[in-house]
Amino acid sequence: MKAIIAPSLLSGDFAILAEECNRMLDLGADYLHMDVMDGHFVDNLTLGAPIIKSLRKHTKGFLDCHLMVSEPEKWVDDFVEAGADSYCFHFEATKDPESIIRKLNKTKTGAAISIKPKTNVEVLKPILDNKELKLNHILIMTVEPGFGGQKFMQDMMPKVKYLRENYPELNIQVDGGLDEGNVKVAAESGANIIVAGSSIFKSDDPKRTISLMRQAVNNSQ
Ligand SMILES: O=C(CO)[C@H](O)[C@H](O)COP(=O)(O)O
Repeated sequence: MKAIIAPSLLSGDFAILAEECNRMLDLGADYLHMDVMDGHFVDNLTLGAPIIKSLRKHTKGFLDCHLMVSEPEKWVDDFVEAGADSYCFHFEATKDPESIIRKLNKTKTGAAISIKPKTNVEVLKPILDNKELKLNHILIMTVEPGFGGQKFMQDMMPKVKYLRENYPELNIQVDGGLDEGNVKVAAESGANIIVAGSSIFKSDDPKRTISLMRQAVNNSQ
């Protein structure tokens, strides 16, 4: 699977978000990971559709939005209109994940689903086995969602392995605590989309960090 490195803008400077996005693209990023938090599904508040809509005008990068919001179905239309490339919502946040995917699949916007650390990966099986539902990726959280700078949970790797073994063509994203060291275990478990905030933004050489993450995914295949 193609290596996709996705800096999390949560660690960037929100006052110059567009510049931060374009800086990351210049450094080699494939996706721009935008963390949308509503202060309800998670205990933190970040940004919403109006900011994504403004940002869209200032970057050509792939906007990969991670919706950490309750009842994402309420926001899908606004977010589609905002113009990001893919929206990832949480399985735990909605009673009807399939209808959100169907709605997104009627647009040009990618759909994705995430699960929190305590959620069993097999809950995703009916969705993944339904050939009518198109997914850009599955996101396995490797920290409790809400904040950057937490410790990578290596015990999430069996979920990644399960997905890679059962769905060889699936893009598998991991997010939370990823750095130059632990990216190897994530990649060897089968992850090919690496989200990293602190380790890229705080790196002395972010270009090198992105490149090492890409190498780890490429070397694992
Ligand atoms: O979704 C997130 C938090 O909920 C962030 O994307 C994630 O934590 C990335 O930050 P870091 O690499 O610093 O852990």
